[in-house]
Amino acid sequence: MPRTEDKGNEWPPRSATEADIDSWEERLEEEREAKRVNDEIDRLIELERQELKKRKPQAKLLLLGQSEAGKSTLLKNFQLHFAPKAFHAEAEAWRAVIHLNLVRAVNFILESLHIPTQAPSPASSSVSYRSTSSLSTVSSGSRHGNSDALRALRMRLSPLRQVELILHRRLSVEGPSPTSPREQERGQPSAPPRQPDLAVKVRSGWKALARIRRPTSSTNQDELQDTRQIIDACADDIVALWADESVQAGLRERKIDLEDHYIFFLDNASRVSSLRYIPSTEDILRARLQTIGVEEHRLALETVDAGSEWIFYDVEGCRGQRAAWAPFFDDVNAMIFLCPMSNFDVTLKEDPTINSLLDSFNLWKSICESKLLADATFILFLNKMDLLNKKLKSGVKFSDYVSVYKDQPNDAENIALYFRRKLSAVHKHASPKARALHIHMTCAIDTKTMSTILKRVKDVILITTLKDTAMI
Ligand SMILES: Nc1nc2c(ncn2[C@@H]2O[C@H](COP(=O)(O)OP(=O)(O)OP(=O)(O)O)[C@@H](O)[C@H]2O)c(=O)[nH]1
Ligand SMILES: [Mg+2]
Repeated sequence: MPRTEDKGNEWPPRSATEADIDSWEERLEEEREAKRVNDEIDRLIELERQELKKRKPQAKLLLLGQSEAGKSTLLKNFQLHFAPKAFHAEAEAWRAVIHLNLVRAVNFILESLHIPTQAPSPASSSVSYRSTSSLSTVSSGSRHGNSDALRALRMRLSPLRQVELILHRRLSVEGPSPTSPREQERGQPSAPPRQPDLAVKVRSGWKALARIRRPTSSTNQDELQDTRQIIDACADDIVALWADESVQAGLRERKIDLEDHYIFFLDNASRVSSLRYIPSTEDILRARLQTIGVEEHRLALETVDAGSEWIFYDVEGCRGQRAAWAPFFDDVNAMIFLCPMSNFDVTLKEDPTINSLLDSFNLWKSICESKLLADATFILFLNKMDLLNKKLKSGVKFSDYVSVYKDQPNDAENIALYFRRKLSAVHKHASPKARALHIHMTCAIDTKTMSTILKRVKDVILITTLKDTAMI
């Protein structure tokens, strides 16, 4: 080893032995090796960082709002617009849900109107028909005219009770079980019907359960095929029941307002009941399936930014379930809130003492105030614009239910503007300045308007996610 002399410092020192020099060299070599390993680790970390940057970010989105606000319908829209192949691939699974929506509505009508299955004896008929209108059979108009025809109709539609039970079981439906067929067969007037909670409730994973796999080998799959054949055989009678004047009058007499989606499937009963039926996009968007708990849905984008994944958390909107939402507030990029504007004149199904609109406003306020969502972007959908319009056109006055709206025009655009101002003021008051708010007026079953709106929402989600990724 050559000696170096620098300002009197000599290296290695003259006193160093050969052994010392060897050990120093060994140490130097070890240090060089350690540095080489460290550099390699740094290089790999940097490579990974670059790779992460290149990889499409994953967005986490939370759907919130009261029950029936349209959260799951909005999720279907996201799927339709950004993962259409996956959306259409699920059409067959939706058929069972749509059939359950239809038969549930039919069975409810038959049950509510107390159409006996057997001709009443003179004595029992006098008791039945002399009762008050809420307990009389169908409507007063049917007493003399077509009650025999309705009775025959009911007899022919009775297999739909069994179909409802099978579809319930098939989809692992939770919630109130349908009235037993034996009770139905007795055909006796029971207590006056409550405005029902007809919502179809299923557990997650139902889509796999609802598919018919061919060739059909198990009893379950044959069973599902049987239900389709029964519904097909009942098609004309379902159409006749729904078209019957006395049935319509009976529903009006009992103040039974079937929900929009049930009316839609009854109006389309002939098409929906056909053995060749494949659900259309609108059918799928209209199908009502109540969410249970909090469901996670992963959307692999196909049309834009292919390869990215959006994870949606779709919650059950009932009041009793809202405490379960909080753990999902943390760590989401955007919170999407749906406020159904048409619900101003109704109360909550789960608590008839609470006005639905007030509940939505209060829910929005508490979400805006949530510290757990401090970093999330807020996207607000003022939904059910079409139903708001329809209601106002039927003569219902918004100001009768919202007194501060007095003396203002009873039209949907103006009322939507009121919602917009009111909800953004709540947000502004409750929310830190940094939290962004994007507002859209929507009709979640209108694919054309949703397409335009979702294009804008997609940009918001991408920007939000990229910003959050950059912060990491
Ligand atoms: N006419 C009309 N119907 C809508 C609209 N949005 C949703 N719906 C219907 O309203 C019903 C309820 O919608 P969902 O999406 O199931 O409601 P949700 O908020 O997920 O309700 P939960 O799961 O109970 O919390 C469905 O039958 C939808 O088709 C809308 O803008 N207009
Ligand atoms: Mg839902």
